Amino acid sequence: NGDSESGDSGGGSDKLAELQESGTINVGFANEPPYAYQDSDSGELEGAAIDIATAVFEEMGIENVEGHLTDWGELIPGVQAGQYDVITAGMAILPDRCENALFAEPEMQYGEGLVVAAGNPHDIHSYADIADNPDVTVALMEGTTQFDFLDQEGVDPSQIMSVGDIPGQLSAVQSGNADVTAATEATLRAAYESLDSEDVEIVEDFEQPDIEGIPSFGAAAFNLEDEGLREAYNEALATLKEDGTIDGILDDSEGFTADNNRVEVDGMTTEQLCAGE
Ligand SMILES: CC1=N[C@H](C(=O)O)[C@@H](O)CN1
Repeated sequence: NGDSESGDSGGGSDKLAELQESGTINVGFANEPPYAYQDSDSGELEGAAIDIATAVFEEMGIENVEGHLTDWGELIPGVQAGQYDVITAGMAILPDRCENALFAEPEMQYGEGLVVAAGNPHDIHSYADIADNPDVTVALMEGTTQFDFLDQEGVDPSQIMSVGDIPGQLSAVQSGNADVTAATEATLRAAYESLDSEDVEIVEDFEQPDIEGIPSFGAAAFNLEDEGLREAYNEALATLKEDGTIDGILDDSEGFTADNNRVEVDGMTTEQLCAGE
């Protein structure tokens, strides 16, 4: 609808002024290393999406980042309801999400992965292998891109078990309630390492599916009314892309490699991604 596009830039600017005045930005995230999480020992907000947002807001004159932990599936409803100002979770820009949140420009790109029981008893190496075996159950985190990806690959909805968070995905496989779990590769590597269990393994020869939405492009996402705030964020983000700050953050972040997480490589824009191009 045209209203939020054209009519609210004034409101967005007021919001920016308010935030600069208060010096605090409230960010919504789901616990998902290495994108955004709260360190269990220090209580600090960590992760590439948090670090990028922190640098961008600092560039905008907002120094204090306050985290609001929520389930992944509640992130967009939460920003719509005004529970926080922005989602900083490395959320993929998708056409249907663009109708419910205002995405800034891409900050990172990422691909997919799978975790199975040790020894890979069902011989699963791709999404297609899940579709080909109706006895296989796959655990997914509520609200994630993986529902759409598996659907595109022909996985039957009856094979899918929905869980609320990443630890739930791995424990579903560990306990045998699910045969496999799908998430971003970086997510699964981090979760696998922290689980430190011999019951499960990463599918090392997983092939990235050649379907719409892969690779994913992750970005900060604002309330639909905060157009001015998003524009200010994009401007500051562009400055930090140009001066190498964003590259430096991704280089320093565990789980992101120079090869596969450079948005400049593809030059995709949010406008294109929201239009499904
Ligand atoms: C960083 C991340 N991206 C995907 C998504 O955007 O739905 C999901 O895999 C959840 N986590």
